[in-house]
Amino acid sequence: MALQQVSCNKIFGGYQKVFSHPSKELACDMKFAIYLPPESETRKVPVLYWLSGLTCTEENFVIKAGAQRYAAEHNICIVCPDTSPRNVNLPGEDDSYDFGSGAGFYLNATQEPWKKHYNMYNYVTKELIALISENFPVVPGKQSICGHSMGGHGALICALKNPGLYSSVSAFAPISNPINAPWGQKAFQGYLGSAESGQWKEWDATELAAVYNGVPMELLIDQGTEDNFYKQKQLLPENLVAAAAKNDRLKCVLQMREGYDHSYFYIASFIGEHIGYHAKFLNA
Ligand SMILES: N[C@@H](CCC(=O)N[C@@H](CSC=O)C(=O)NCC(=O)O)C(=O)O
Repeated sequence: MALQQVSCNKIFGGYQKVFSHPSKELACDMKFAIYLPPESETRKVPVLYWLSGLTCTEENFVIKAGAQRYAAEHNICIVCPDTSPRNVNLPGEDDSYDFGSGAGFYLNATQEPWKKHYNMYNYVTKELIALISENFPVVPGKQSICGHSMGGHGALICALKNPGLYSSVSAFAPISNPINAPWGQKAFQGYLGSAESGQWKEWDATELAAVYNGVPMELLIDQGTEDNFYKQKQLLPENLVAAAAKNDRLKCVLQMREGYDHSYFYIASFIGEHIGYHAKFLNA
């Protein structure tokens, strides 16, 4: 697989790099960012996958979250993919911020014309993991996942649909129950067809938590109280907490953060805690 380095910057003793590559799952070229901590020069390190939210590329997290300091401290590699296929010439792909480009929702589309390219779930859980372990000094199979908003939901469904694949999972302000929220309903209608198709529940974290039957798992959810999208009921974390409470294989911890909004100022305030949390599992 042809990996092309787009950029490389030294930061906190490690390297923040961006690569592009042709993706089989998405049938287009994709970019991802990767932070390689100092110790990755001499040994293999574990990986934290970060999934960003609506409108993001691989760049937002890298330049705004301030994660590299903590990744260097804990010697964890962080991989951040773009949030959708790009430039695939589908009608309407760039028309709105919450569907199409920048809004892949980390699922596998089943509807025309999206299904040829919009397979972010397969990309994140299969192709990217294989690509990273084949090309970088990482411990195969030692990975966790985290994300924000649409990407927080992506992290949750990747973990809930693949028991044991990730050592830990956490989410900042995730869209926790998309089938009951306007963002999710619009995206699922477009990518999966009508609610009556019966496919929506397979891609909804709250529905997946209700039927989860894998190894015991903790879901760490973070939420700002002054997040407008939370107030507008786009996020609905309480629904996920309620579903997980009825499933004795899941423990869902919801951390409310007084006064914080939905932005990267909020993420930057708590990313150190989340990386520390994942490091306990990844470096165990
Ligand atoms: N454009 C919209 C909302 C866009 C927005 O807030 N995007 C968030 C993620 S929201 C859920 O997935 C984001 O991360 N933006 C990028 C950033 O760098 O802040 C609007 O303006 O209302």
